[in-house]
Amino acid sequence: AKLSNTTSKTRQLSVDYYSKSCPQLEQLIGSVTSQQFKEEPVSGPATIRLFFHDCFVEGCDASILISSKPGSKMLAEKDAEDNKDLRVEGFETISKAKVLVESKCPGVVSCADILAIAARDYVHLAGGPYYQVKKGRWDGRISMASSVPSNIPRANSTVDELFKLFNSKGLALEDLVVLSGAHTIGFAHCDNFISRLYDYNGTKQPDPAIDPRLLKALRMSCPHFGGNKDIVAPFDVTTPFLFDHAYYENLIGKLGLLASDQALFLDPRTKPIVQTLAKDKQTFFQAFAAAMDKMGSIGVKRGGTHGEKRKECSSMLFS
Ligand code: HEM
Ligand SMILES: [Ca+2]
Ligand SMILES: [Ca+2]
Repeated sequence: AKLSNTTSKTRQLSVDYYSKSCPQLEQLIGSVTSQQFKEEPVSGPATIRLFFHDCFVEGCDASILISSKPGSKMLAEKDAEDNKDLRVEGFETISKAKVLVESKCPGVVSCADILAIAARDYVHLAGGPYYQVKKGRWDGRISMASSVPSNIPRANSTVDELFKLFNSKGLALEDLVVLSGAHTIGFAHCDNFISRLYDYNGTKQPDPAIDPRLLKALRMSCPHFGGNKDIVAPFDVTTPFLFDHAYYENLIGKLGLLASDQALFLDPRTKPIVQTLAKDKQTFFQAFAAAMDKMGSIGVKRGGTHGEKRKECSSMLFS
């Protein structure tokens, strides 16, 4: 019942939702994202990941942007362990865009819609597809760190686990493979893949599914013990700043960074999808745009019963 409910609400999102109330919305957000992209290119991967982590917990409702109340024991989503590596540049992008949007269209536009539009902008700015974003999401009134672990995938999740999670959000196996293609840009900290380098599944051996040259390079950046916790490695060793389909070619060549990336080529159910996407950039771009639209519709709230339009994205209206 819950899923069909979500689907019917999905249909109510529309591309022209703000065409009367804030016709210049996309240009306003675009001026912020293009400026940020010039000054801090990591704002791109940061914001795309932020959108994913928002949609998977309580739906696409900007619950990820809420700050924990000082002194309160109840932490908000952003302070959950699984969200500690979300870069500030993503949060900064949304708060800057919100300030500009509020100055021109006060009280009309949700933070959840701004996040969806900004993520699209960065996909495009990094060389990926441009697609229309449907709007009409309201901001949520619930943000609890305790809801995060069961809803966010891990670097060592199996394809089975990933599929179950994505499926519970109304996403198919193909969406899992296509959306993972976002790892064509951005970086990961050593602790997310270090066990693959030295002690894969308790074997005291590296993961056999890593190319030996990549293994050597990653071991240099990430020593077994006592390494710098801030070191990151690119997801896509060939084009880490370009949004292209090289991610899939890399998986075929054993150049995946996380176990969860490489698993998509090892599992017989997802391998053919990887092969198809590796062949042709346009196929990937079309599929990615469609999958982002689907992800952007997860658990969408409409109207003031469950939602609000925040004045500031980091705090609820009445709390
Ligand atoms: C399929 C399961 C997924 C897993 C297990 C996963 C896991 C991770 C991990 C562990 C990181 C590195 C965080 C860090 O060390 O700082 C990361 C980064 C990233 N993820 Fe994913 N992710 C998944 C799916 C997705 C999806 C669906 C998207 C978006 C559509 C996405 C977008 C990104 C981006 C852009 C980064 C780079 C962030 C940056 O450089 O700041 N991921 N992911
Ligand atoms: Ca959310
Ligand atoms: Ca790339």
